[in-house]
Amino acid sequence: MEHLRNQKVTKICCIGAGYVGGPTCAVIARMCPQIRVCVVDSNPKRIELWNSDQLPIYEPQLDEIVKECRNRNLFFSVQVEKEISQAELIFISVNTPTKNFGFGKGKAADLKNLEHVSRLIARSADDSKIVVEKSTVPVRAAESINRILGANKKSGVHFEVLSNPEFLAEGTAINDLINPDRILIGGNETMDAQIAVEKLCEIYQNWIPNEKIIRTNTWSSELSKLAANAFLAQRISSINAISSLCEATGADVNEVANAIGSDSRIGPKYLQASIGFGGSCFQKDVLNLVYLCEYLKLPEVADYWHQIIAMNDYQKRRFALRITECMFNTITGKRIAILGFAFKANTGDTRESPAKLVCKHLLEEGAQLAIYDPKVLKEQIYADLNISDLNIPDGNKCLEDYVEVVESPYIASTDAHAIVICTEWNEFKELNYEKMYSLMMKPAFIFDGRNLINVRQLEMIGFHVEKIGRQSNHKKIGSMEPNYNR
Ligand SMILES: NC(=O)C1=CN([C@@H]2O[C@H](COP(=O)(O)OP(=O)(O)OC[C@H]3O[C@@H](n4cnc5c(N)ncnc54)[C@H](O)[C@@H]3O)[C@@H](O)[C@H]2O)C=CC1
Ligand SMILES: O=C(O)[C@H]1O[C@H](OP(=O)(O)OP(=O)(O)OC[C@H]2O[C@@H](n3ccc(=O)[nH]c3=O)[C@H](O)[C@@H]2O)[C@H](O)[C@@H](O)[C@@H]1O
Repeated sequence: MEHLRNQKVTKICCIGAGYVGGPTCAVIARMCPQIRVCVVDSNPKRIELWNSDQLPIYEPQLDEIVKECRNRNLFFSVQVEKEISQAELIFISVNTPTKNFGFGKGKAADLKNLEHVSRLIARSADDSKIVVEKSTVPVRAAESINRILGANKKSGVHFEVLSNPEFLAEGTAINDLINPDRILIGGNETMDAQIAVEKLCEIYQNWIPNEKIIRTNTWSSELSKLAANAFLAQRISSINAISSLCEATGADVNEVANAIGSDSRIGPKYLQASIGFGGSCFQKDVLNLVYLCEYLKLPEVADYWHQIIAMNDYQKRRFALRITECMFNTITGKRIAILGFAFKANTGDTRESPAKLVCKHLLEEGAQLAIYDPKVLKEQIYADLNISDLNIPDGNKCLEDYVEVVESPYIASTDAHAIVICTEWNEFKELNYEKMYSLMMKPAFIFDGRNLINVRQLEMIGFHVEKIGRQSNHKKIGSMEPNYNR
């Protein structure tokens, strides 16, 4: 890396034009006009969209940044080898999903993409490179990348592999990239590695104060990413566990969350009880951590972390069952309005969205669904609710016979017996619920999986309201169980 000691990085190549690669490179290009940033991908359609007016992902502010920098110092290309050979620093931002086959199936990370791009880098590099793991990888993945690069590199070429995990959250990606809590960079102790670390730091120092840049060894950095997601997911599963207790005792989970979150040692964030967490990473990364513990013969630790997933699955399932139970245990043929399909607000991403499980449960109970989401494409919803995965009672028709994707919540609620809120889109707080009530069948139910609405207001309108972490009205009607409220 001596050749880089006294010069700055001027050309970056990012492999993987997804939710991480795209926004990350757009922000680097915006903050570092002196650096040429090229994002490459093996999926030509995705690159085509990045070069169009219809970007493949939605993030607030992303559009304007891409339009400002694209073809100035930000490029999107399918010429992977060429861009690798020209860059001094390469980000690896490929997807690392959970394995669905073979050893470690259902828990271990599938690293085939990571291995493929490592070989590609070795084959394409005619001079030394800094290779940066931006993808979330198992601990010691950098060692494997190093071995592949070393075994396939051209003579005279040297690689330094760094860990630089990304902590952006979808829906706030641009803000998270411009104002991160921290930048984490892991590298070895060698001189070359420390030069590489400083070169990567120099890029971030164009807009991030040095005190926010944390330097660790490679393994600490890789494990910190898995641990960070596990801790965040744990908070959600913990407050969701408390929400079950609230529903059984008359406590209100929002009040409990506020009371405990006021303790500065706990803090108020990630205490919003919900239908359960979704997204492509929490479940994947916690399962990866579980697998790592099992592999390292730490079964008690594996079991500890696995409970996060078990609680999340329980939360999604019990919310779905509560809908059927409250509606007299029969929803066959009933139209149910589903508000929100994305795994969270401000994104069109449906990966691991809790809405999918809820919709599948309702369809298998014979309901007719009218689904509205402001950002998720109709094609995506139909692809996610693949009819061949469902056991619909008279399931010999096509999905469109059971699922209608509509353009507005009012169309969804017309002639509907119930409204089910699955995603915390802000617009669902401002809807004209009087109008929706007038359009619905009676009794009209609303199941709030995100605790967005005001119970009293809606009950005044005439709705039967059910919320996460608040005792069910259904339980109060003729319930024979002991009443803890005495
Ligand atoms: N989505 C998120 O909010 C965050 C994701 N991450 C991590 O970042 C990584 C990427 O995640 P996403 O961007 O969401 O994934 P994604 O699936 O949106 O994008 C990955 C891209 O890599 C491309 N790719 C895969 N193999 C390739 C290959 N061999 N050559 C060239 N391109 C290839 C795919 O075509 C795809 O476009 C994952 O490890 C994830 O855990 C980390 C922080 C946030
Ligand atoms: O590695 C990743 O992919 C990223 O995963 C999460 O980001 P993301 O999944 O995009 O979104 P979050 O805002 O964390 O929400 C995750 C899920 O938890 C749910 N959630 C969040 C917060 C809360 O209090 N309650 C709750 O149910 C959300 O609705 C969503 O379904 C982490 O927040 C990021 O730091 C991390 O980089």
